[in-house]
Amino acid sequence: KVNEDETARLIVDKIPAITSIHPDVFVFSFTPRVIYDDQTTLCCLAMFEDMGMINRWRIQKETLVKFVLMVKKGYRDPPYHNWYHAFSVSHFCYLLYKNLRIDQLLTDVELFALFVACLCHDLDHRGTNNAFQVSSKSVLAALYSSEGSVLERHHFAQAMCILNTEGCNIFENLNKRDYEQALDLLQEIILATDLAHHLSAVKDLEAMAKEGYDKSNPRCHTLLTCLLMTSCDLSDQTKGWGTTKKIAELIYQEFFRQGDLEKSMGYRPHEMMDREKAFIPDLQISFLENIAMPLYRILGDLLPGSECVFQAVKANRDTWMQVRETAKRKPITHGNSFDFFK
Ligand SMILES: Cc1nc2ccc(C(=O)N[C@]34C[C@H]5C[C@H](C[C@H](C5)C3)C4)cc2n2c(-c3ccccc3Cl)nnc12
Ligand SMILES: [Mg+2]
Ligand SMILES: [Zn+2]
Repeated sequence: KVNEDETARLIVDKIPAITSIHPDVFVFSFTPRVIYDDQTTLCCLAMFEDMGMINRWRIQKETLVKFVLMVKKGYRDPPYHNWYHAFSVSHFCYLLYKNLRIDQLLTDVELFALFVACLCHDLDHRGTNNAFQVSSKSVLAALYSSEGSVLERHHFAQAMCILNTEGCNIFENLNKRDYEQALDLLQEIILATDLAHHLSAVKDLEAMAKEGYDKSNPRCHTLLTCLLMTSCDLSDQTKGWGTTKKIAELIYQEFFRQGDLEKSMGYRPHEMMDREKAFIPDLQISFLENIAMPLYRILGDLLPGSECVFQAVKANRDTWMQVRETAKRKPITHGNSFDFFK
């Protein structure tokens, strides 16, 4: 049950100006993880308000409060894939709106669906990846493995459960056409958070970046919303080194717990999940060079003014290279990959 008096207070109190939560809340270098947990719900309300979504979609205040609280409660507490991840992903979407005016490239429904997808995209994540669902024969694999993107289908199903909960449907005042489009977009955008799906779209994304965005082409809209969603999902990498380092600690805590589980089940884990084999600087340099940097380079090509985001990711890759040289000279004792985080 969601805490009654927190709900009551959020419903009664006026939504504050977002700068009252933090004066730097709309600069790219701002790290949303500095906002206290009990302020994150209020900040979500302020972001919906500041983007004009409450009026545009005639969302009842009480409905919005209940929706955000249900979403927050819908996250478990693994090291990385928890509410704070969803909140920070959603904040980056807000930054894209405030700084890069993506409302001029996307329709209102696409923008609304994108922000709601950011909040919901990892609902009920267990801290294990798609491959583990299949190898462990999880309930989610039984439900979704024939279609692929097992976790992402579950995250979308959870979002639908919340929207179908009494008093939580923030789409209730949309007309029939917008309502159906919002749900279709929500599914498409959440499924796009499967990195394997993103990797299969990179060629098309690069072609679009080369030819230029054509606002009259529905394919461009689909590619851009998926690109923006993945940009939000990886946005911890666009902040300073302190965030990159902290996030790596959390992600590999999650990965190594999965690797330990796989070993106990008699499987040999992927190197990046094996605490005895993983060399985190190498793995992170590879992730940044092969996945993150190409992604933010395309974003920079498509959205003028976002080059600074790519530069921040590149700077973090460069720092990992320095860390790698230092760590290579000092052998990691008792195979503990976290030594160099000290
Ligand atoms: C910092 C950082 N490092 C990360 C290192 C590795 C991977 C990762 O899944 N790699 C791949 C590598 C190939 C091709 C596909 C499918 C599998 C095989 C596994 C992807 C993700 C990483 N990641 C994420 C992230 C984003 C979306 C979903 C889950 C996560 Cl964890 N967010 N931040 C990070
Ligand atoms: Mg995910
Ligand atoms: Zn995510």
